[in-house]
Amino acid sequence: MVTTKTQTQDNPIPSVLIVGNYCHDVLLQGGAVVAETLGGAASFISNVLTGLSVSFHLTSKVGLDFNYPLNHNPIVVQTSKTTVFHAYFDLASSENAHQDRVLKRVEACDPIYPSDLPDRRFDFGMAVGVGGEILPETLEKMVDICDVVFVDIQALIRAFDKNGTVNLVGLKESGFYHLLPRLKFLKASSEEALFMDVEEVRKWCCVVVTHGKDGCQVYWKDGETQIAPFRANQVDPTGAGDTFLGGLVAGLAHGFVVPDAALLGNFFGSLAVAHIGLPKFDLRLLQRVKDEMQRRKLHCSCCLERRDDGLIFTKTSGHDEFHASLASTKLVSTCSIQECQQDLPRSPRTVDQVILPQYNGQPKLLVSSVFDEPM
Ligand SMILES: Nc1ncnc2c1ncn2[C@@H]1O[C@H](COP(=O)(O)OP(=O)(O)O)[C@@H](O)[C@H]1O
Ligand SMILES: O=P([O-])([O-])O[C@@H]1[C@@H](O)[C@H](O)[C@@H](O)[C@H](O)[C@@H]1O
Repeated sequence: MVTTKTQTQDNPIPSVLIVGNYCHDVLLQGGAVVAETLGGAASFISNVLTGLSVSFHLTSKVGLDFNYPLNHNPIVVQTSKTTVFHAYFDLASSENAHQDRVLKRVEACDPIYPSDLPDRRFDFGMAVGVGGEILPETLEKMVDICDVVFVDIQALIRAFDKNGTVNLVGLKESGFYHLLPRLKFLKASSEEALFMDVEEVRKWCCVVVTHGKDGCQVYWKDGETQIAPFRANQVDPTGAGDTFLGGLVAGLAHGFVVPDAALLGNFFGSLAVAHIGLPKFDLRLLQRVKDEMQRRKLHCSCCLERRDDGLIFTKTSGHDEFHASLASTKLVSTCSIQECQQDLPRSPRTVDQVILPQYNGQPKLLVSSVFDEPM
């Protein structure tokens, strides 16, 4: 268990604060809109935490035009529109083979200010902005009120040109660099990792680099480890990194060592890419995952010596078996595309016959029902 200052016997699951705006995502291909979905890292992450019974507080802003009913109500800003991203799946340049889409922010909701954050402490804080809404002073307040802070680098290094096209700036130039020693985890995709010096950053906080279908790599001060992927039938890469982070944090909240939590991240990332937009997880699948997590916890509870901060970075015995057991839970997943479209927008477009490129550049035809492939 990652034991933190505010954790008690009665409340063994850490309290989690998620900070980042919800958004409306519009997926385009060949000049046509192929889907409109709820987006924003906050939505993908809260989807996983809810699925794995980790409760959280969410600070997120939207405008009056926000299109989706949600359990965790965002702050509605009367004078601002909801953040909107257009994702162009056929504009990614051939020189930039690791880029699977070109993103444009076409509306930007208000930033999240320190005063928007709750006046209480949390065990875990997640800074997961998508449209530049997290300010350095907001992250500073997060590290003040949260014991362990996780950051998605996309919240820090995105810059938007006059058309709203997302460009990335070096982490050193981002205005957030001075806060790195106060973070515990920084997550980046392989494309984003090019904008930081992993060797330098890992001296301060754990760096997790995701590699699409190839899983992820975890770097800490004095070691690194590769975490194996799960196979998936990719139809839309949107939200894979966010859903990965949700799985990683849910795993740590449940007391897993870092490699097992990252495995859960890979598992949920592989579920996300098999759906367009926000996946609605099959309840039987979730139950089986929870059962496997319980079994893994029992296996690990007797054999671990934790660091002072409760984190263990090296793989423990049974890690590969945990991978195999998670992979086998996918055998029960039979949800259809229709079931997987949660909270459809008021005027949904058809999602049939959409082709969105895979991370490795191999296009995949979207069929009307999706079955994840077991390993
Ligand atoms: N095609 C895929 N097959 C299996 N797992 C995938 C695939 N694409 C992504 N994932 C999972 O999701 C994680 C995040 O995906 P990645 O593409 O690296 O991030 P991002 O969405 O931020 O670009 C990966 O580390 C992996 O675990
Ligand atoms: O695909 P991913 O990198 O994990 O995360 C995505 C963001 O990059 C994007 O800005 C947002 O519109 C999507 O809803 C999603 O949050």
